[in-house]
Amino acid sequence: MGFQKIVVPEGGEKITVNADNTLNVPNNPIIPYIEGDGIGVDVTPAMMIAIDAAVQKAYSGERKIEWMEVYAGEKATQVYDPDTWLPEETLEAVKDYVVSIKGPLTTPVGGGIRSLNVALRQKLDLYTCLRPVRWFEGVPSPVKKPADVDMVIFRENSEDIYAGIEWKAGTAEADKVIKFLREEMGVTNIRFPENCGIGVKPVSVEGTKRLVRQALQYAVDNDRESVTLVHKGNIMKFTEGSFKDWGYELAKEEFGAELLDGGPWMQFKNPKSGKTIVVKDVIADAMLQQILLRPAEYDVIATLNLNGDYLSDALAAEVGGIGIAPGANLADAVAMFEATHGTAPKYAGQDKVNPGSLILSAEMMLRHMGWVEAADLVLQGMEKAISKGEVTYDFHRLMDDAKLLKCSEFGQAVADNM
Ligand SMILES: NC(=O)C1=CN([C@@H]2O[C@H](COP(=O)(O)OP(=O)(O)OC[C@H]3O[C@@H](n4cnc5c(N)ncnc54)[C@H](OP(=O)(O)O)[C@@H]3O)[C@@H](O)[C@H]2O)C=CC1
Ligand SMILES: O=C(O)CCC(=O)C(=O)O
Ligand SMILES: [Mg+2]
Repeated sequence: MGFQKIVVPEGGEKITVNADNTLNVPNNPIIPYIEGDGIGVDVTPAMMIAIDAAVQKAYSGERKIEWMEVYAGEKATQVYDPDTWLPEETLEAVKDYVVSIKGPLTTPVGGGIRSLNVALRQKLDLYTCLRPVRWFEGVPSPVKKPADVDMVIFRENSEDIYAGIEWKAGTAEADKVIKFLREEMGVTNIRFPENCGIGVKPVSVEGTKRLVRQALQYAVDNDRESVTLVHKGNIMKFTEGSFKDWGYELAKEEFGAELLDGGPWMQFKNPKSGKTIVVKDVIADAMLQQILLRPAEYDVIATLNLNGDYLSDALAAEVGGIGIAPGANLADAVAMFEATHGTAPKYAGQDKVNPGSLILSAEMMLRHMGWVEAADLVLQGMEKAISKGEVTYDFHRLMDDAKLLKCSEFGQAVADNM
């Protein structure tokens, strides 16, 4: 494939996909990466230090990642032209090379471009946002028993109010939608119809079931105890409420789940381990309390886009903050790994922030590629560096007697502690 600006590394090879969506990973895979805006310039190189060291150590030079820079966000406007935020060839490369990783991208509030992060997920139909949240020994936490926090969030990534279907107050479009709702749909409860922004929240049976299927399958494959459907279905009955109903329906249809004590909770036997998996649901606001007071009772979580966004940062705070919260955006074949945090503009370019989030996202990427030995080394390096008190500012400010490291130094400390 000929690219305009992307330089394909010589000597690397493409990851390919089999009919059953398993991967063929060569020893020298080309991995596209988006550096990211803001602190992207800090965390992305630090991530590469740690990951290259883990791969080198695990496979003694037999395997190596060939990093290929692709562009999005502010850097794309410099490399291409001032109006190009998400070049078509970036989307092509991410699709074609199957597995990629990205730093954070800026989204202006209120106006300007819509989220490039959300656009990438939608354009590539990366419908699952997978965010595991667990505690590492030694990490400072505001809760008494952070080791009880061990949850895996499956956040629906393609629907909900994140679809971006909304119109600004006072525009002809907003007025047209409001007129339609009032005159043709019998809507009487738009409180101030004259000057009102309006948004649409699409939630479908297909979108829900493909997400819940992934969550239940993950629970089976990883021998987890429960899957909790998190929703605000008491208020938004036909979107969030239906998400819950369709989730239970899928558990019954595809996993053989049956009502537990008369329902609505369900349960089924894990066909791999024989253990029981409980499928339950919790209303979203109550869930934000539950994760603080009774975290041990929750395991795999399946939820809608906005709930998942809120839950990700709240849960991350319990185990050290978004500085070490990793994630992945997954389609059936294409996977794009990505930190939970944003561009933290006040720290951009200072070599200060915690690269742990992107390093752990890359750890998930290595595991996804089947390079488990290297992934295990990354975890080991991270755990040891933190337990020795070698940490960046975010942990340092909460720890006694820790050694303050720069972002790049933490990447190196992970490498040195493998
Ligand atoms: N997926 C993505 O690319 C995402 C992009 N964004 C975008 O990022 C921009 C900034 O968003 P904002 O709401 O400020 O959220 P950010 O996640 O960028 O930052 C919020 C705070 O979190 C802490 N933090 C974030 N990253 C790190 C890190 N690596 N190490 C240590 N601490 C960290 C800092 O806390 P403290 O001040 O306490 O030190 C920071 O001020 C916006 O444009 C937003 O749209 C937001 C989320 C995800
Ligand atoms: O796209 C953005 O700017 C924010 C996205 C976000 O907060 C997230 O994915 O967690
Ligand atoms: Mg978020």
